[in-house]
Amino acid sequence: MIRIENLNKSFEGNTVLNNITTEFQKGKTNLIIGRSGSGKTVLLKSIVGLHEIDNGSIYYDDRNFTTMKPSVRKKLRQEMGMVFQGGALFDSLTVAENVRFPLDMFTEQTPAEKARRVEFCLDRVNISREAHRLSPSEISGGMKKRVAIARAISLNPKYLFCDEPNSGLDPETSLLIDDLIHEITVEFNITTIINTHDMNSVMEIGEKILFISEGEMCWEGTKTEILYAENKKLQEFVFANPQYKQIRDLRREADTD
Ligand SMILES: Nc1ncnc2c1ncn2[C@@H]1O[C@H](COP(=O)(O)OP(=O)(O)OP(=O)(O)O)[C@@H](O)[C@H]1O
Repeated sequence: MIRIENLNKSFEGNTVLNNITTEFQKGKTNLIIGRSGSGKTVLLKSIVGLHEIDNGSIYYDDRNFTTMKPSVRKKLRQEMGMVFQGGALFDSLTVAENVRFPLDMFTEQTPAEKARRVEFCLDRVNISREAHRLSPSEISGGMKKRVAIARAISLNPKYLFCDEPNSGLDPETSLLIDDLIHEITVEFNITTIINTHDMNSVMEIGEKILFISEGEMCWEGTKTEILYAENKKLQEFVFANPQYKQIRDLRREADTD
């Protein structure tokens, strides 16, 4: 579980996040949504400690991340897996070496143990054995995301952060990646937080959705609650697209039958 209390963040006097208080549950896919520039990335980076916050608190389970000594923070970072936009894989390494990288950096495992863990993670995300030897530049966008997820889970994280995991993917591949992130979250009981623009993700895996508007928390709820939400800003954002408005209306009708 990750809990945020009264978080504020500004850059040179410009407030970007204003008094955010929320909680992200373990074993659930928690989504942060909002317009471009609303503060999603700054929030995610603040949670993982890539931005220092102005004030407020961030708790990882019962551990106060904000007041933690740098050495303790560094250790906690090893419990975090991250899937960045674009995958952030090294083209100079093979797919398998990319997944082994965190194990080389942070563990004392033997080469055989590392090889077993790499195979487990790549098998888990359905990357074929033949692809283990390829470079990330030789595989598709969807496969790159899978490899990035495999690398993110290599250290068996308690917390998983994904910044726009579907960017650049076609809708079908996006659904597969969403399903994979959701399955892994449940299977390994991870607290997962995902920044997304993708309304398909909201409708499919939004077990908790936090909607931010201009740096303020505007609404939170589940993928079912969003269908009935009265919040005007949220409705304008999510249901501006006629396709989603139609889905909402159909689901509402089905619920009343
Ligand atoms: N390092 C920084 N210095 C100054 N301002 C910043 C910095 N990073 C972000 N901002 C500002 O914070 C605001 C929120 O940006 P952020 O990247 O969090 O938006 P976002 O919701 O993630 O947008 P997008 O969906 O386009 O990625 C923007 O106005 C941005 O210009």
